[in-house]
Amino acid sequence: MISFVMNLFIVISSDEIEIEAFTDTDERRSGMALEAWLMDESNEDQRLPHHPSPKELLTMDYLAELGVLYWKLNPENYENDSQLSKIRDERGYDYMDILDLCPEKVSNYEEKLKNFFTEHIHKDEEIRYCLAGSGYFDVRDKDDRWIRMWMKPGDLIVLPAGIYHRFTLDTSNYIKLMRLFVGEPVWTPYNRPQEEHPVRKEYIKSLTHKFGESIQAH
Ligand SMILES: CSCCC(=O)C(=O)O
Ligand SMILES: [Fe+2]
Ligand code: NI
Repeated sequence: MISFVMNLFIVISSDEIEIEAFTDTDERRSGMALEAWLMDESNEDQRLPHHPSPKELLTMDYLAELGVLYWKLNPENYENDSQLSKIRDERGYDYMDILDLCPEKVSNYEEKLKNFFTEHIHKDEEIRYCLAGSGYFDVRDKDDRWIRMWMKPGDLIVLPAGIYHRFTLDTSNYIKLMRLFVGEPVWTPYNRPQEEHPVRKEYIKSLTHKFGESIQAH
């Protein structure tokens, strides 16, 4: 049964308090949402969660405002999944490969992990679908704070071109990711700072215009 009971949810960050309303049927309560939070500022191991205290999760709307897209799919069924096919068709993701991130299967494993955790942008979307294991994708929000997204099996995210981001394994030390792309893949990272990069400028413009307008129109 669908319930429309409203709850108040308080998101506390370092310099402001935002109060958001959500319903009992909110996706995060049924385990259908991605867990995401504002990272604390500590210099501890990157593979630790870096939850601020108290632990508060961000909404999918918060991520959507940054241009981050999210789907929850069935990872058991990725070879024959009509939902995945539909997303790929609609968004033109004709390229696909699978990255099994373990030292035995990846050349220059340590170096790759180090590069993944170096803040960067791309000229294109970064599309990742977690099939097994888990890990953290961090993106910068509008106030340049790190948002940590915990990817688990079934989580598919699209990071828009031009968003600053990085990736790290968590303490499980293993993730299997599907990588999708439109056409021939280009994985080139452009490390921060990239304020003059046209793709970065375009992204910033989309934040103030496209996403901003849709928020105002809501
Ligand atoms: C392991 S995929 C995530 C790392 C990344 O940002 C990239 O590949 O560009
Ligand atoms: Fe990247
Ligand atoms: Ni609404």
